Amino acid sequence: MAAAIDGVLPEHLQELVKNSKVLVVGAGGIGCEVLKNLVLSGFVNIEIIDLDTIDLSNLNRQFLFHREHVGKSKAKVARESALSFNPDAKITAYHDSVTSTDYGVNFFKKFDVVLSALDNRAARNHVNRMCLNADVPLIESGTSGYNGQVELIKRGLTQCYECTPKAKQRTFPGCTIRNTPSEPIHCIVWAKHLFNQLFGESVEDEDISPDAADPEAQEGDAEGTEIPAGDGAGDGKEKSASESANGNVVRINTRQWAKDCNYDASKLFNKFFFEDINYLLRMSNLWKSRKAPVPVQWDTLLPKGIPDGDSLPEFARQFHKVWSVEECAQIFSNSLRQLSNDFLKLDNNDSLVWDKDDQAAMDFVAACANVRSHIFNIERKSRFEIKSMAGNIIPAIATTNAITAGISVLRAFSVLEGKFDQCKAVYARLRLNPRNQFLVPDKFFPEPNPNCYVCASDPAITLRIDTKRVHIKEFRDEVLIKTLNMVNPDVTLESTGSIIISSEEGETECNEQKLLSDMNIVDGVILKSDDFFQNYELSIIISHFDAERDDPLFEVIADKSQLQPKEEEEEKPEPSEKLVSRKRAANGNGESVEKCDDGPSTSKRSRPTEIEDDDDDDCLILEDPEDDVVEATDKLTVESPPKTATKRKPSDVVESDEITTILDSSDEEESRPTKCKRSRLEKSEGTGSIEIINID
Ligand SMILES: Nc1ncnc2c1ncn2[C@@H]1O[C@H](COP(=O)(O)OP(=O)(O)OP(=O)(O)O)[C@@H](O)[C@H]1O
Ligand SMILES: [Zn+2]
Repeated sequence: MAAAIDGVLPEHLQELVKNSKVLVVGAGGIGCEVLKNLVLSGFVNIEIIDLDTIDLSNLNRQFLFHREHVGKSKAKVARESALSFNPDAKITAYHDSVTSTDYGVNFFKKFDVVLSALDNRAARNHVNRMCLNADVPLIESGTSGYNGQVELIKRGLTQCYECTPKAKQRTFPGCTIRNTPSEPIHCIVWAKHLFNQLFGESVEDEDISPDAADPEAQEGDAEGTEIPAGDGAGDGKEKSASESANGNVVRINTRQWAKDCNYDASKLFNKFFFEDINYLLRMSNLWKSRKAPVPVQWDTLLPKGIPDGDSLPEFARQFHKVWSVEECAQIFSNSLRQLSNDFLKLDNNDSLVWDKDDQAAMDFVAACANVRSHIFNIERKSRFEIKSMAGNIIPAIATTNAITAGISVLRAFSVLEGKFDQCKAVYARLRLNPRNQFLVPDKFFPEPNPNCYVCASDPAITLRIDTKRVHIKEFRDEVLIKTLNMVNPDVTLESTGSIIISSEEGETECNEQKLLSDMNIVDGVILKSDDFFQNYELSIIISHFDAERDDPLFEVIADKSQLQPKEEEEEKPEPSEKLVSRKRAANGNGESVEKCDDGPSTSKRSRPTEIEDDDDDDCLILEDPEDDVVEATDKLTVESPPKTATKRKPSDVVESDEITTILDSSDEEESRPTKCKRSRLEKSEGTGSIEIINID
């Protein structure tokens, strides 16, 4: 406990540290380092929360964990390991999600400072709200590869985490994924969707079947090739016609069909890689200006079948090798067997969750993505490369985590001393600036956003929404919970006070399937939404629009002046205040995926695919204003943040305190300015060559 030794910290700080109570949220890469630093600095009252268990791939950088801890609670093991540095510390560990209602505002009020070390936006948003409500200073941190950042969030003094809009996730149109992939990532997304369709939580938007409603396939088809919507791929029109003749089309979903086939690798393989591709070929328009796909058939590929035996072939563990298509077919068969066994052991409504660290799940996606790439004449990738793309991995660098955690704890010292002016955001950079600095603090605290829908005094948003197509349930789940990050919202009509959504079970279920317009939620109506748990109230001003095919069904707009007539909207650049939009089905009626009796359907309307954002380190470092801001390292979840985003200038103030001094950049470094703003990390130079150092 170095810092408890007199003279290491000033006496008054030593006392403050000893008597304070701190919460660490997240016991991953940064969280472990933060906990270790806190204990070694003399903090004795610490609580730590993490919902996860230790994975083998964490061990290369989460040094409180060792091989024997794999599978155990991160928070609990972190506690045990940290106690070995100071057995007298009082560390309470929670193996739980910080968003659980057990950790309300009163829980947060216990702490003098909260240090968050999370990896996703939803949890960060939630902790932000709890700390604002409890009026506890929050030290928010994040890393991505060689970039890191730490910032203080304090009610009334700084911006909150939600003051600035976050970059949108990178989306791919549904037809690109289902019909016309042109990059490895399109095939990887498709393969992940296939996994979900067979074994995971089934999402309608993620249907992998060819999309007969693709406008490009329909328009101006001189040959007049008819693509029967809803036809089973590969079984052709005959089958469909005979079914139509007796008017008794039996439709089943892909999952059921695969189960009925007993997960026969050859049948599934032929379905996805031969019959469906042949079906796509019949959409001749698609192939007028692109190279047509070449279907592959199981028997042609593996005339001798799969070698007997359960053991994996040697190449299956060669993660850097680019497997041949034949090898992919073998891996497909092996992983399919493993996954179907696991799936069939589950209870009826349970499903598997895709995880990049699950061998069979990763093998399945790598094999399927590569076979599809081969079919579409796209470069195949090694399992290792596919894992990094599919898992949205940004290379995690232990030293960046350590530096970031170090700064977090230095900031905690300043907070305890009440020296908030010394807590401006700090950015760790990949390259030294001209003054040989790679830790660059902000010059000032950016003003809280007066339109912030979280920390403004009377938060309000305008919600542009198709009230004739969005149901109350979708409004609650997609808008209030997923987009606005509420946990358990209540909603009333402002004018009448009538309850639309109640957080009490059983009170408003009868409304769920109604359209907003059925409940008189139409243009101009104001809704009052309230999350008791987050102590958060929000006015929602409804602005109705008729969504066209492939339009997002809703859009949250922080500033009403952003609403423009349709024609103008097309001209103007993406406004920064458009916070989030989720694309939804054109028909939006929530119908389940329908299939023909001996093969899944081939016809789905085109929908965009949003790459999951499950591990999003929300950091952004903007480079020169002239530079295009590009997406996070090799992470696939974000688009360029809007150019209109506020940029901050680097500070030229050298902070005075000995302990917390982080030498600053200066304005003289015009050649390499560091204009910073929270949100996402840019693509760093050189990161393309970074090895992902996760242990497989
Ligand atoms: N809602 C939440 N409540 C509590 N802990 C959370 C919550 N969301 C995320 N976390 C934790 O935050 C930590 C973030 O750490 P980190 O970014 O190093 O992720 P990781 O899962 O350990 O690593 P990787 O994603 O690279 O495999 C994780 O341990 C994760 O379990
Ligand atoms: Zn705010």
